[in-house]
Amino acid sequence: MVTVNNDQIAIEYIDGVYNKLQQSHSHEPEFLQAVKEIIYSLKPVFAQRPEYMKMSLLERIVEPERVVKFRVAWQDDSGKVQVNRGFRVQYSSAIGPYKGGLRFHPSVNESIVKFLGFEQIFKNSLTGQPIGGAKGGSDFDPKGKSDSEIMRFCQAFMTELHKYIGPHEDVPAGDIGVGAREIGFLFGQYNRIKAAYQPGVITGKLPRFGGSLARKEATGYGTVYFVQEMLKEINESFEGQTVVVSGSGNVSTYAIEKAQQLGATVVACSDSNGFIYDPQGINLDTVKDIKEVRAARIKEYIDVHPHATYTENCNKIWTVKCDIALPCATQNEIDEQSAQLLITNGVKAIGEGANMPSTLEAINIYFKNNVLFAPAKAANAGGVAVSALEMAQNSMRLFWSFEEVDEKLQEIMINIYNNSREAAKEFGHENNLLIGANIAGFIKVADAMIAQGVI
Ligand SMILES: NC(=O)C1=CN([C@@H]2O[C@H](COP(=O)(O)OP(=O)(O)OC[C@H]3O[C@@H](n4cnc5c(N)ncnc54)[C@H](OP(=O)(O)O)[C@@H]3O)[C@@H](O)[C@H]2O)C=CC1
Ligand SMILES: N=C(CCC(=O)O)C(=O)O
Repeated sequence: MVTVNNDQIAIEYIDGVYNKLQQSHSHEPEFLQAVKEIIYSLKPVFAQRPEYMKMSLLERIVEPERVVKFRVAWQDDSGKVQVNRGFRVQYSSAIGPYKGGLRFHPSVNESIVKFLGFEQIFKNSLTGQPIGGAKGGSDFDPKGKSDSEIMRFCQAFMTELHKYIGPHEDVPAGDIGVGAREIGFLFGQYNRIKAAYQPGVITGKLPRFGGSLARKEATGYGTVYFVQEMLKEINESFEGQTVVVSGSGNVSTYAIEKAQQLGATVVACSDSNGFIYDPQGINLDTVKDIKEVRAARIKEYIDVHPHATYTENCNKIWTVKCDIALPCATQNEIDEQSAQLLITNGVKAIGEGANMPSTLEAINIYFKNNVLFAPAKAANAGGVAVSALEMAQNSMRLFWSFEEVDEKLQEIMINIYNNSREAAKEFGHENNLLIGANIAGFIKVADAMIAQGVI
């Protein structure tokens, strides 16, 4: 008699779920990519815990609890009526209220918000905070819009979204294209509609009206803290390392800041048009002035620092030789070819500040070449972790100092690193932080789903 072992049963179970999803969601490639990366790494869990298969956990968790799609009509400065699409994917509330960012970018569609929301479930679980997974946004493009247009769009967007969110229901925050300005307009409209000041309904607020100190820095700092822990395994640190950070937005800016504080030389960063290379080290004050103050193009950096160079095509940033690469811009920005180039140029570590910045093929190249790899859902969890700390401060009507929040952030990132390493070792994939993070994040949610019945 042929005995089919547990591993075989587990892989057949995962194949069954994924093949069915592929048939019904072939038009959602980013969502399928995120699901594939996670669920196949859970094979050892299903092999060891058949009860999860019996309770159809995978079939349930890949299906969002709710997807809300809505029209957003608003008027631009010329009086023309504009129409955009709005989304909120409320993926899982097994371990807490829905929690996740809002992305305003022309590429936003249901596939994008579902990939982000699915990743968010396990990222939020890894933080140890009581927060479920969600994501939302719109295909609205903030670029080139006046403050008044952005305000009117945010008010129109929140007029619809407010029906589905709340401090105990669903708490949005920022992501690409949604910074403190947009959060302020969204928050103001919500409070106007509710006729009440409800600071816990959204995070990333300015500190002057309930935001947490260190939230702006949290994702970028947290990514560097996580990579720092990883480097300790090879008796290295950021000191003296050459670093490339893609993007020049919120995550990138503060990843650069923390890497520089730890003694690294950050030689390149980018925006969606191209990248700058400064062998003397990026002048972060100039980048902040260009991006945070003037919302201009990174190309203007070379006007201030003529020894630096600017190259059109942001993806070429990965041709720059570095010890540590921190992709902090957007999904799938490092493909197989760029990954191979990084390896050829001697990269030691990759730390994902963005969500899903490496393709599955690129990740395979990292593992084949034994490069230290800090996966996004673990490495960039600092932002949502401090969002949860903002929720805690709001509900207790307390206001912690920057140092208090930063200390909690460092502790959370070290815990995520240790829990991911321990899970990887326990389930037979020692040193594979991708598998470890997925397993550690999943088990907590899975056990909560089992305890709460078939819902
Ligand atoms: N904000 C947060 O709290 C967290 C964000 N993240 C993730 O980090 C990444 C960056 O987010 P964040 O810093 O908040 O966003 P920002 O809008 O502040 O910055 C995004 C940066 O990436 C660039 N960019 C955006 N889209 C593309 C693209 N398609 N190709 C190349 N470059 C692009 C932007 O360039 P340009 O200015 O030209 O548009 C900008 O420099 C995203 O993947 C996000 O999901 C992860 C965890 C937390
Ligand atoms: N955009 C974020 C932050 C989400 C949050 O702070 O709720 C992310 O974790 O991807």
